[in-house]
Amino acid sequence: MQKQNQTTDFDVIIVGGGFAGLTAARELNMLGRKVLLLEGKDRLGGRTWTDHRLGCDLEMGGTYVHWYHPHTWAEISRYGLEISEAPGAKEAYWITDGQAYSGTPAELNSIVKESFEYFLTKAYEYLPQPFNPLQSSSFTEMDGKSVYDFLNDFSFTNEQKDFLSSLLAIDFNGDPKEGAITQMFRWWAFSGGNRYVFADTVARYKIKTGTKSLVEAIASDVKAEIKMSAIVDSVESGNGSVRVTTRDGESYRATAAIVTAPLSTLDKIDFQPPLSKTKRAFMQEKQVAKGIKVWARIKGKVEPFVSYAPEGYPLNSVHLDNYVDGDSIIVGFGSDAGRLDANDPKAVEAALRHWRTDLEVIDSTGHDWAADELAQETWPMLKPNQLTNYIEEMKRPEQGVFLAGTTYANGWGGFIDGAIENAIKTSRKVHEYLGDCK
Ligand SMILES: Cc1cc2nc3c(=O)[nH]c(=O)nc-3n(C[C@H](O)[C@H](O)[C@H](O)COP(=O)(O)OP(=O)(O)OC[C@H]3O[C@@H](n4cnc5c(N)ncnc54)[C@H](O)[C@@H]3O)c2cc1C
Repeated sequence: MQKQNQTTDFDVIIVGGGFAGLTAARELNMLGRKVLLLEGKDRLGGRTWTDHRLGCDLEMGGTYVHWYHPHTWAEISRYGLEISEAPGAKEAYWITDGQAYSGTPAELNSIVKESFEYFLTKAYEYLPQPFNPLQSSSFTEMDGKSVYDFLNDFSFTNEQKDFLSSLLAIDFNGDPKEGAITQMFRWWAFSGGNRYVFADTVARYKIKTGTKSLVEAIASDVKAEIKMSAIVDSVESGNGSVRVTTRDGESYRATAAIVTAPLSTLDKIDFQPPLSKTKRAFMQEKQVAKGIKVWARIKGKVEPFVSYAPEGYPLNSVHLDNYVDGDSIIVGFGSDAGRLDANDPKAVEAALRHWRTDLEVIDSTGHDWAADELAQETWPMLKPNQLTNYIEEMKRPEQGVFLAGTTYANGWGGFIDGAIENAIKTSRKVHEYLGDCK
């Protein structure tokens, strides 16, 4: 039997309390709307999660920020947060033709320096306005190509091929063969077409007090009612209202709803009437990123290092993040969560042995986002044609039901920035919609 909740008079119900949901709640509050936010977990932040493990605060999910991420940076400025960075690498390890090599970062750089720039150099031609991707017809033509359709037109040395394979496996956090080359074009264009800026935007600067401090800052400006551990099972719309029902049988009614649940989880919510055929096709196809982020505490202080391995290895990159009480904290990324259990220190040590045998793993940890019922993916990376075929349609509301989240951003889709960008835009649209309904 379904319980009927007494408080049904909300303007908007927001499903999900990650960056998109919280930002939308704040914006709509500021516009004078009455908001209810339903979050399925017992914490806010979604795919960002600062947790105390291995003796220090670690980011289980989204971490790196940069002033080239305009929406995130605006929030960092607004709330006066500080930035920190990992120590610069002094050693580099890489794998070519199955063989491990080591040297300085400059040596690795001299081997691979042109490869990345070479194949991304034309990104600007396809994306003259990076935050307006569909404006260019050459971009939409290129959107049909997978990363490897495109890369196969170039000739690279084996070292360059293996290095590119590592970078692509890291960036897609999944199998790059499934990914659209336009995803790389976007990142490249957003980074001003500069390899060093590109690297910094995705892996250098962190919020000193953790992403949780930005989550808390935005949440403190949300005057809405927030219900935690409220997993939404169904969203029914019609006759000018939306009814949202949680797994524990509570129902809430509002004029509109914004669903910010990740793309890969949307098919678990019963939308009535069903969302459009095109939306459902995207929900079924899902996206590429199903990888793993691993943290390990290493005995003793090791020199700051970076390491790269091509697709097929359990970890495609590892670097030193920090020191704690005389030990080293390292972080790594692998493109397939099924290949490595982040919480098994022996397995993590074995994965590191592909590069080096001198690292003793005291403990390791991570969160399997791909197996997490309320995420089922890490940072979304699109497949060929998905941006062109689906993103605009996903933004089109149906009977007061709006979808929002990082996947649908015009700019840094897949990043915290994309979640904030898309939430700001969606909340304005909802505000206009509510105005029309009155
Ligand atoms: C391992 C990893 C590393 C990353 N690294 C970076 C990085 O360095 N920099 C960067 O900018 N970004 C990074 N990202 C991406 C970034 O974290 C996400 O893009 C961003 O947090 C997504 O925000 P969102 O609000 O769109 O979605 P989410 O954060 O996923 O929020 C959706 C919310 O909805 C809730 N939810 C889902 N289903 C339901 C339901 N049925 N009922 C109720 N609630 C529900 C979820 O619990 C969640 O809180 C990373 C992500 C991961 C996983």
